[in-house]
Amino acid sequence: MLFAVQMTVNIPHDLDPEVRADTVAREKAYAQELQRDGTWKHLWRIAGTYSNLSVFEVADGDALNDVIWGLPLFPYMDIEVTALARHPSAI
Ligand SMILES: O=C(O)C[C@H]1C=CC(=O)O1
Repeated sequence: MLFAVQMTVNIPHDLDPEVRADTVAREKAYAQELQRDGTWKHLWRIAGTYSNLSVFEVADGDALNDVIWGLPLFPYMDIEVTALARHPSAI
């Protein structure tokens, strides 16, 4: 199944800078691992924001939930999930 996911990051300004840097680095490694294995098919920055628009290919909603809960930045994110179906006019 394909899911479009919008993630908006809101890291508290008073978060320890070392914790922030470590969390962002772990997020990058996690995102790149999932892109390499084909799970995270698109990762786009929404211009001018600290948000991204992503497309994931996973078996089902439970698998997507596991991926999302595994995001190191998950505690600092607002997340919107949209299930995708094939458009009949798509070629
Ligand atoms: O920067 C973001 O949009 C948040 C997150 C998603 C991938 C990544 O490396 O960080």
